[in-house]
Amino acid sequence: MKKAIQIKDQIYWVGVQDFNLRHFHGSLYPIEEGTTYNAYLIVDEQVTLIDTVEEEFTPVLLERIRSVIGDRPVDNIIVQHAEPDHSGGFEKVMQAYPNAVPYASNAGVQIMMKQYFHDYHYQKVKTGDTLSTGVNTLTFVEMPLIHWPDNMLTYVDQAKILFSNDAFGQHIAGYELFDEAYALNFCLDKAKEYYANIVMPYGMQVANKLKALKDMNLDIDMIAPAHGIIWKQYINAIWNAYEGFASFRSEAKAVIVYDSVWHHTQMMAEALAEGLGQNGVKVKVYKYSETMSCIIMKELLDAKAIFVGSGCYNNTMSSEIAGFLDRLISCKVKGKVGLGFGSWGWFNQVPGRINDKLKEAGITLLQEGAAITQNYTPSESDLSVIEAKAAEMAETIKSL
Ligand SMILES: Cc1cc2nc3c(=O)[nH]c(=O)nc-3n(C[C@H](O)[C@H](O)[C@H](O)COP(=O)(O)O)c2cc1C
Repeated sequence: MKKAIQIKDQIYWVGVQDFNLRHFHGSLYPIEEGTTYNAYLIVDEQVTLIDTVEEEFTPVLLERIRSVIGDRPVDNIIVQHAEPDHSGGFEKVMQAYPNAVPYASNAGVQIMMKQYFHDYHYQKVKTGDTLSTGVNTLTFVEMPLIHWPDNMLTYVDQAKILFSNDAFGQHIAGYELFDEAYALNFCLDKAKEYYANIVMPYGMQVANKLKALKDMNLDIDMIAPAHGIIWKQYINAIWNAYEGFASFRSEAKAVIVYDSVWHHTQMMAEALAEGLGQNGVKVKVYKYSETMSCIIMKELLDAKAIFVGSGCYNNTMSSEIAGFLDRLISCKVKGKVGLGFGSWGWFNQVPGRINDKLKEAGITLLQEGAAITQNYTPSESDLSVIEAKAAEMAETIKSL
């Protein structure tokens, strides 16, 4: 039997672990060890459910709810986010508790109607609106575009818990619900990966919301997101990390991403790495087609420089690199420099096109935009030239 786990007086975790999930949000975000869909139950004079779970797991959610309240009904359902990993179970929960009142942001109601086609007499709430459930008062705070238009979070004053939905989430799946079960760096790394893959394009909204929340002077004992562990011991650290993520706080690090059939572009990538790495820039080198893209996105977040390379194939770059560059454009990165590179046979246009895409992504080109190109196989002396250029660029990167 699936049981709830109490996290504070009157407050229970009633979510599910999806241990087998390997692709979060389709192919966008490959993950290693599954995730959780966290739903929470506040058992007060009224019973309130915060979020639901992916539809297929709804029976587990209902079982955990009943393990606490038995035959008592759920009175309120807070729909913090309409995306199906949080709202997929909503209709089945409404069938189980037909008198429950659902609360959502204005945008949330619109999206729920578009997805489930039925008006459940939603109560629209906006920032500052409250709901008293007895001893506890819930305060709603909209956080549009972190990462959909409808996201909101809920602060419960009595329990001092910020139910943060997708903000502060990470993919850690287990029965140890609190951060203290894991090392700080592990938790921050997982949160960084989640932010980089899901939230990165919305840095401005995150920075503004963090400031607004600070101005509210909330007394916070726990931050309970919709995925992964609940922050308790490491609240200051994750808050500070989020401020860094949102402002693209970076270090003297270069991410080199490439694709290569006959290893020529790979040899160039390795020469770049040598010149940068030997001159004080931390380097991360990835052959895109053989790397989980989530790792590249994570490393990119706090890198000062990005180098993107591809051989030329039928007059164009590798389709994986083209896809990566389009994703980079969507990320609205700030304060980064970069350069394209690659090997070609009879059409030397690909590295220049990579540069165009990098510019479109808001990245300032190094070396006055002169992409590094190579006709077929780089010789030892070609590689030395690339290393020397990389050494020069290392100085620029370190000076930023
Ligand atoms: C399937 C295929 C198609 C190619 N098409 C072109 C082309 O259209 N224009 C060109 O300049 N070179 C073309 N080449 C040659 C490569 O660009 C060249 O071999 C380059 O050195 C490959 O770099 P890599 O080893 O990093 O993949 C092609 C190579 C392959 C494998």
